[in-house]
Amino acid sequence: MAPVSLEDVSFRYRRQPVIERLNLACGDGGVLALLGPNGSGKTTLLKLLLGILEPSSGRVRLDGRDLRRIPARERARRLAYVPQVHREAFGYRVFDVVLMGRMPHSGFLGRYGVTDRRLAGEALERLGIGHLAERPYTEVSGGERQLALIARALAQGARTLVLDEPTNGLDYGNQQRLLDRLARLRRDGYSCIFTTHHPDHARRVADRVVMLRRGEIVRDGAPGEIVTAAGVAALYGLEPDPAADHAQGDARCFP
Ligand SMILES: Nc1ncnc2c1ncn2[C@@H]1O[C@H](COP(=O)(O)OP(=O)(O)OP(=O)(O)O)[C@@H](O)[C@H]1O
Repeated sequence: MAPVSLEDVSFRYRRQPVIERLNLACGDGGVLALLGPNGSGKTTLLKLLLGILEPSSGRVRLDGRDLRRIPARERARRLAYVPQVHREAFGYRVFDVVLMGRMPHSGFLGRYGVTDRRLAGEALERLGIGHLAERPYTEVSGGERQLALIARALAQGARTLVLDEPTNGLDYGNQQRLLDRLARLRRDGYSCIFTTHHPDHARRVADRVVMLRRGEIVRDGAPGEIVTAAGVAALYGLEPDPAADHAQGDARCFP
């Protein structure tokens, strides 16, 4: 587990302020979902947590240590980033994409050893995609690519996974399977932080939901308490539908 905290963090892209004096402690277990409208700063926040971006002011700590003082390889062994699915330009095998997760552990000249290959194979099996190992990454489906990227994060050895819209572009069945995988990782003791545009996904799998609006945390709490019709309507600037919470029991919270 890798507890990460943002302390009074502000961030701007050139002149545009995106995050203002934000405080957040996470990564210490369970699943945290980050919800917010387009452009509210979700991806920026993830990149700050990972040290991909540096705060304009304030501090990010990993296990109490200033993130900037922790070498990139060590950081990568604690925190793994699962980016949005993308097409690699080269036709690496799925296995090779997962093996890349071992880079922070690889020795001199970055050679992979037997243990690296074994761990990459185990990560593929754990995600249920061992049969895809030899297939070109460019030729598997979006859902399978997403699972391969999660397998890469597991191979990396990090116990805290940071996932940017992991269900984006997946069909309904693959979205549900992906959420099941997150729930299983949680049961196995991993900590997951993910962004989503689906309040239902947050409600289904998260222990904690953080709602972000214009770079500020507007709500932070248990999904059952804050991912309600009123909470979601306020976050996205919609008219609340008082019937929605009751329409389908606990399964849905908005139309
Ligand atoms: N590289 C960049 N340079 C300049 N501005 C950027 C850059 N990346 C993001 N922004 C701006 O920062 C703000 C927050 O963007 P960010 O991608 O963090 O939001 P988001 O909540 O993840 O959005 P979405 O849900 O649409 O993916 C937006 O106004 C965006 O236009």
